[in-house]
Amino acid sequence: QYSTTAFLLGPGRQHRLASTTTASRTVLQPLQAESNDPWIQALQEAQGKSTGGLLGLEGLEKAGSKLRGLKGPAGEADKRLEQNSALLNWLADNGVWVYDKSDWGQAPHSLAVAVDTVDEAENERAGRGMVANREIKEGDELFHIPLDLLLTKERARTEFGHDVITDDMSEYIAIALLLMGERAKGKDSFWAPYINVLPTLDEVAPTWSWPEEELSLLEGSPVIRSTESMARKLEAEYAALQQGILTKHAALFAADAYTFDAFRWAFAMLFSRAIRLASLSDGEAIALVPYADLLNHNPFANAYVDARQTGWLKKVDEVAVYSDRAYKRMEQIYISYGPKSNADLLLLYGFALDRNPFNSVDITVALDGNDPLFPQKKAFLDGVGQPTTMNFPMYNDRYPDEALQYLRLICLAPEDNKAGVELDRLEFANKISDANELRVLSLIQAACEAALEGYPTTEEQDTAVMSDRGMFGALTKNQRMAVKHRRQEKRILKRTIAAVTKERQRLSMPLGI
Ligand SMILES: C[S@@+](CC[C@H](N)C(=O)[O-])C[C@H]1O[C@@H](n2cnc3c(N)ncnc32)[C@H](O)[C@@H]1O
Repeated sequence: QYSTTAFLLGPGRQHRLASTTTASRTVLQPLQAESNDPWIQALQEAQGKSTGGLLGLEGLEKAGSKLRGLKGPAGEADKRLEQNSALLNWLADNGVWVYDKSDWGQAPHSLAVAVDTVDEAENERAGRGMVANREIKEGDELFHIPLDLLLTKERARTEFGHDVITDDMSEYIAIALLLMGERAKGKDSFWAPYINVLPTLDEVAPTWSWPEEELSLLEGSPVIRSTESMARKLEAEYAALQQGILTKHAALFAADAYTFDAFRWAFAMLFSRAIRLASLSDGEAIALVPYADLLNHNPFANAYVDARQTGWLKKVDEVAVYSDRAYKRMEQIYISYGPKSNADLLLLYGFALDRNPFNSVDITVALDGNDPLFPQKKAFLDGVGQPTTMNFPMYNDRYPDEALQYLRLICLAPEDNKAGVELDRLEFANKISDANELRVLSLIQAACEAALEGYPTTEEQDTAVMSDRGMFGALTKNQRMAVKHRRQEKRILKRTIAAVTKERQRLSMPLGI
């Protein structure tokens, strides 16, 4: 099947030829019932009427338990399977190796698209996801995607022209315009099979889309502030578009395709699935990467999505994903969306995790206007380009060094600097004096206590809601996320208070004891 030329063109090119020369619409194989493994049997039941032997996996549960039957009306499950099928056929037609068989220089594709997954550790549904359909070794290439499948600012420019997609337009706005336009084209869009698997705004449910009643469950959390600011920013950006290019180029932008609702949906897609490709040969770019964006997040995963260059005679960029560890068949494959706090996850992706090593709560600290050293401190802060009020994240097991440095300055008293040394000659990276350090610790404690008082419920009350499985299960997903999130924030604040209390005691002890 392969000409020598194809072979000489190198692996990237070869793969593309492979998929176009061998593409047939139904080559994706179902998992074989080679055993009485209940997972495999349930999987086959779940495949239902799926066309082309594509996989429709219902969520992953604890090892050994069966796959759950597809939820919801049967029609809905079939529809999602058909959408998966159409997506995979589209990928195959466009040069992505999604075949469950090997070929010259090409290992069989090792993934299946699950129509609905469950985050096992959190017991929450996570929408579509990717599952290993064979054993995967650490470092295996999971798939690679040609750049011409991506939605980027560059593609928006091809669609709308340089006059509309100007150099100074943000990549997010450009891709949002492209996405809204392609969605409005329906089945005539090149990306239709991709757009059909994208969730709705309510399915993603970033906090900026929550109704007021649900948002009120987050009272006390700093995420309310970022949510409100995001909602305002989206409104302002849309208003600016309306007054600008949507009106100026009304012939290009049909009013019913570029509504505020469509804009909010497009931004929910961008925030929750766009990827910053850092290693493109022309510099970095933001992109929606079909297929790669079906991978769910696990903060403990080390895999990520990026571009790479292939080809021998001519270098070609493509997006590739490798496994970060070995996976057993039927395990869900995760990537990391980055070291994100629950507040960020809620704001951008619509979920919060109980087990999140990157979780943090921002506390606010400010220079006191009545501080006798206010003028010097303010001048110093101005000089280093820092404001007189700052937010710092408190983590489960640490607070950042920057917070300590800032607070050592804020808490500096005249007696800490009897020699009257210029502030810019003081070394804030190190303890200035025990007394200063004690004031710093007290300030952190006070800020955490004030933050805790801002929540209308206690951690114990939140735990009681979560432990009552009936009550917790009866809440909406957003409500459950809100309770989970505020409880974790309170836990961090309490742990921080405990840690600074211990440190204060240590510092107050006379030497030698
Ligand atoms: C890049 S997409 C991943 C594919 C997505 N599940 C889908 O159905 O298209 C990101 C979205 O997936 C969901 N998601 C990803 N990881 C999750 C997790 N660990 N728990 C809950 N939801 C998750 C969230 O809705 C998030 O906004």
